[in-house]
Amino acid sequence: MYTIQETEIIERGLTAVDRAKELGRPVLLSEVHKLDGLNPFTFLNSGEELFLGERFFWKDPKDEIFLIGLGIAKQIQSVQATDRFFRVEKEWEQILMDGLIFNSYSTIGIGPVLFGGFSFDPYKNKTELWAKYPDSLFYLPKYMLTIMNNEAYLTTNVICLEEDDPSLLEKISVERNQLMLSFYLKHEAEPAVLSEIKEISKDKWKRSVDDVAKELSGGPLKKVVLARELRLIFNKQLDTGKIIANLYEQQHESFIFALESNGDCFLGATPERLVKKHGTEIFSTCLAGSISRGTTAEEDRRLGEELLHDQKNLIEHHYVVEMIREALAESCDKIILPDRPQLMKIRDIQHLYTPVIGKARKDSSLLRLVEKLHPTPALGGLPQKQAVEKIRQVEELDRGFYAAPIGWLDYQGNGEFAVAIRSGLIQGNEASLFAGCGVVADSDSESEYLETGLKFRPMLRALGGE
Ligand SMILES: C=C(O[C@@H]1C=C(C(=O)O)C=C[C@H]1O)C(=O)O
Ligand SMILES: [Mg+2]
Repeated sequence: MYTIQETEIIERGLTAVDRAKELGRPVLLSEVHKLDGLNPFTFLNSGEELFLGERFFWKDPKDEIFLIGLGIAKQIQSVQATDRFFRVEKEWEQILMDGLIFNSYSTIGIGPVLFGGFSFDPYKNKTELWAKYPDSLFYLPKYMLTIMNNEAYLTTNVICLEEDDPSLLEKISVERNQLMLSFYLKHEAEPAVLSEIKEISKDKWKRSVDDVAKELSGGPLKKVVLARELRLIFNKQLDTGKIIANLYEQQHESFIFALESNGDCFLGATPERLVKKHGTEIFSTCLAGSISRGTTAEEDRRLGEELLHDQKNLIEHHYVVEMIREALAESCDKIILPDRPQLMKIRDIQHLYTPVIGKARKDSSLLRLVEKLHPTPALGGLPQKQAVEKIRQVEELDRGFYAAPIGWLDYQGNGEFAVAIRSGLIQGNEASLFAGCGVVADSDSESEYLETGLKFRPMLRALGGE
C-alpha cells in the first residue's frame, strides 16, 4: 500500500497558483515521489477506469526504462504541417519555463515528461482511420510511473490556473490516493476471438511494388518503402492492457509502446530506434534488410550469413546508413559507425543492423534530431523528399502514426524516439495492422510481399490471431 504526504501538494499548489496570478498565465506544478517498486502493468490497469483513452506505455529493449502515463495534465497537438517539430518544442519550453518542479532525484525520465508522436506524412490525404490522431500529439500526463534501472518513481503534474483555489489540489490529492489504493492485478477476462482478417488490396500493392521497382532502375529515385494493411475483426472489444502485456512477453527485445487517443489505441513492438539523447550522447540505428528466422539453429545461422552477403539487402541497408550519417553530421561533433552491418535477430525476423553513436552539439535538441532524421530511408526512401512524394502518390494506405516517430522527452532534454513499426491501431473490436518493406531496383514483389508477412506476425500473435 502506498500513501503520499497530502499537505505538501496543497502548499506547493498554492505557490503555483500565486505564480500563475503574478504571471497572468497557467503554471505547471510537478512533483516526484519514490515508490517501493510497482509492476508497470498493475499501474496501467489501475488507470483503466479513470483514464481510459488517456494513457501511454513505453519500454525500451533493455528494460532500462518503463514510462506509463495516466490522464492528461496538458495536451500538445497540432494540425499544422509546417514546423510541427519546432512548434511542439516551443510549447513545451513555454510550459517548463514557468513551472515549479519538485524533484530531488537525478534519474532521467522523471518529473515533467512529454510523451507522444507525429504522423508519418502530414501532407498525405487524411482518412477516417486516423481521425483521432492529429499530426502531432503529445501528453504531459497527470500521473506517471517511471521505472528506471529497477527503481520506481511517481510523478504528479498539475496545471494551476490563476483562478484555482485549494479545492483543485485537494481533489488531486484525493484522486492520487484513490489511484494508489486501487493498484491491483486485473482479473483476466476471456480474450477476444478473431473472426475475420481482411487483406487490403494485396494484388494492387504487389503491382505497385513492381511498378516502383521498375522506375528505380532509371533513377534518380533509389529506394521507396511501400506499406500495406490488414484489418482484423474480433467478436468483442479488444483489451489493450492485455495486448501490451502480450507484446512485452513475446517481443522482449523490442521497444513496446502504446498511445491512446479518444478511445483508439496505437501500439506496437518495434525493434527500431530513431534517436536517443542522454545528455550530449546520441544513439541512432540503421535497420533495413530482412530475412526469416530458421527453424533450426543451423538453418538460422545460414539465413543470417545469406543476409549479410546479399547484394539487394546490403544496398537497401547502405542507403539508410548514408542518410543517417549525413543527417547526424549536421548536429553532432563525433559520429561512430561501424563500416559493416551486423545481424539483429528478433523472434520472427532477422535484420541488417548498424548502430550509430554521436556527440551532440550544444544547440541540437532531441526534437530537432527527430526532424532531421524522419523519415530515414528505412521507412521513407532515398532521396527523402522524392520518396515521400512517391509514397503519397502510390500507397493506398493512410499511414497515420505508423512508421513515424513515437517517444518521450523529459524536462532536461533527455529522451528517446522509436520508429512506430510492427504496430497496429486498435479501435473497439477491430484493429488495423501495418507492415512495409524497402523497395529497391531489383526488388521482387512476391518476396517483398512475404517479407511484410513476417512483419505482421508480432502484432498478430499479440492479438491472438496466430
Ligand atoms: C517498414 C518496416 O520495416 C522496415 C523495413 C525493413 C526492410 O525492408 O528490410 C527492415 C526494417 C525496417 O526498417 C515495417 O516493419 O513495417
Ligand atoms: Mg527489406
